[in-house]
Amino acid sequence: MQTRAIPSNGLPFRKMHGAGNDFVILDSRGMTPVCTPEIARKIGDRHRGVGFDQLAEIRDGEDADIVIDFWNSDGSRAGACGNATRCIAWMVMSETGRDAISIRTTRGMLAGRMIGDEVWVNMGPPQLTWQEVPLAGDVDLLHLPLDGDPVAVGMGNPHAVFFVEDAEAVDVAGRGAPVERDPLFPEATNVEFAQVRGRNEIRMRVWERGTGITLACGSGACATAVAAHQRGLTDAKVRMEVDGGWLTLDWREDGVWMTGPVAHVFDAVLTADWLGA
Ligand SMILES: N[C@@H](CCC[C@H](N)C(=O)O)C(=O)O
Repeated sequence: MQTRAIPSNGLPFRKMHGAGNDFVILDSRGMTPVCTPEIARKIGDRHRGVGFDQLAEIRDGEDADIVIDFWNSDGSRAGACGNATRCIAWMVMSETGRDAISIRTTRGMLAGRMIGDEVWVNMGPPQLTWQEVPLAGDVDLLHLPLDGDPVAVGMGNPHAVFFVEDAEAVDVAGRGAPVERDPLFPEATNVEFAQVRGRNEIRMRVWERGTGITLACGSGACATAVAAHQRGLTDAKVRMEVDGGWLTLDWREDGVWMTGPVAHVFDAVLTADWLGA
């Protein structure tokens, strides 16, 4: 993708989080995008930069109100980011006074709505074939051939969901990092550890591809709700406690709807000097 140069007066950004999953948002509406893997890594450094779980860059859409591109802090691209999608939907709806918008991501066309203080996003239907996730071969997605018997679900990005007795007791990094890079996942994977508390409640902790442990992962929450329902453990609608708060997931015919809180943390400008422009 063609990118524009960093402006000499710096690069404005917004910091937001959704249930503790934190984002830097670059607004390139009306402009050529600016983000590259190097810029994502530089801003994503929590010691020398700003730090984020994902960077999201907004562009104008031809067939949607906005287009969003997602980046992980290691400079890789993320195919989906549910919590950043909710944050940006809130931002655009607050600007325009509208209570519904359309959003295009590499995941496809998504819809966002305001429900009181919370934002509701349709993350689209889950991907339930090995080619879509993607996996390295034709295996049983409901019982992957890995220790711990995980379920594979695609939400525009790959997820491996492990059901555990006690999510608090899981060594998320110790177990998540090796699964992220397992050869079964040719594009690597996000890894969720889910404890089913009842037909309508799950406790979930996550290891994100390209980022590591985060306080929440929206697409991971969707994938976990789908995996639990497919295994017959929960109803189609569940509340989910993640490390940073609560999300509600509702798997309907037209997709997985996710509701949860968003927070606008601050707006600031990255200096051109620091960015090396
Ligand atoms: N935090 C996100 C998901 C992030 C994407 C992931 N790290 C990937 O590479 O797929 C969310 O809220 O969905």
